[in-house]
Amino acid sequence: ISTATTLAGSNFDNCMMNASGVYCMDSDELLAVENSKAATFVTKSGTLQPRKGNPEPRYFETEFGSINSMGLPNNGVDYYLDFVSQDQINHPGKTYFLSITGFNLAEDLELLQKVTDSDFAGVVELNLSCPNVPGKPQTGYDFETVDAILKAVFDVYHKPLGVKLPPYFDIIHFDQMAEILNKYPLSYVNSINSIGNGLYINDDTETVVIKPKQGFGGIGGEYVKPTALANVHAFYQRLNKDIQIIGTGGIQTGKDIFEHILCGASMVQVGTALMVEGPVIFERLTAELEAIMAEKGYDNIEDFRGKLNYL
Ligand SMILES: CC(C)(C)CCc1c(C(=O)O)[nH]c(=O)[nH]c1=O
Repeated sequence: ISTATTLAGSNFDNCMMNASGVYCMDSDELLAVENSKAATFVTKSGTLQPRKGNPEPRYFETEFGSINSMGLPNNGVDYYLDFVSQDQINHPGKTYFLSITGFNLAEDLELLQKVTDSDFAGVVELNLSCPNVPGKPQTGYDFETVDAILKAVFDVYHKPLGVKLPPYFDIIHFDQMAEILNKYPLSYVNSINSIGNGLYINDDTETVVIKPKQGFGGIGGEYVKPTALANVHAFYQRLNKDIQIIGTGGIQTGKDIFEHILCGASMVQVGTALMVEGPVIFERLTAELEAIMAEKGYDNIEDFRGKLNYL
């Protein structure tokens, strides 16, 4: 039995990695994922300059998941480019993911120029949940801007690149986004980012649990799995087959990974559960997924990927 996968033209020993933002802020965290059973890692979204992010508390674990309004704290894209370029030397032939986000199109292009000028040989993940001009929704919900960004990006960048998408909740939005995405030579789309602007309350103190944005923050964990599976499958149904899918959202067990793959995912990313359990989680997830595959008689993930049945 193998949980190996191929994504963005690279082969991976298995189909699991961290989600950007979790266990990927600095070299210690990235090495912890590297030395775990995860197939690879993605960095925290790097910006042109390092950022401190929002005041704490900015992350809170709830019974069924998490809420966060981190505010994009990161060491800056140069830090991650330096780290991965060195890591590539220590692990020849291994493919890593570098997440980036600009605050406008010019910044996105400047970030990509830095990647082009570096020794980075992996896959770029462009975070489209990034903020947009004030007064407009996040980029992923501004379809014309997504189109303009992808056109400009693929005019200048010609190596493997995928986009991290926020969740969509309307079938017409799946249709409209897929129509845009299908125009570009994307390696993959990664669905979903956290469900934006949720609210979690401490009833004893009658208070929110995170400081930024009056307690509003992105929701992750068990809460988001049905939305994550729907976004993975909706894009699997609509995207041309050379745009692969990374499934992110609500993964806690091998069963959750099995469901993401059944919906069409070629790789999965673990966020909240990795935050809770640490990188050792990848050993448990591997064993659980392999047990399910053995029980069902599947040798590899292609035996069941995307093969969700309808009634
Ligand atoms: C939400 C943004 C700060 C605009 C982007 C970074 C980000 C954050 C964050 O750094 O607050 N949290 C998430 O759950 N997803 C994200 O993509």
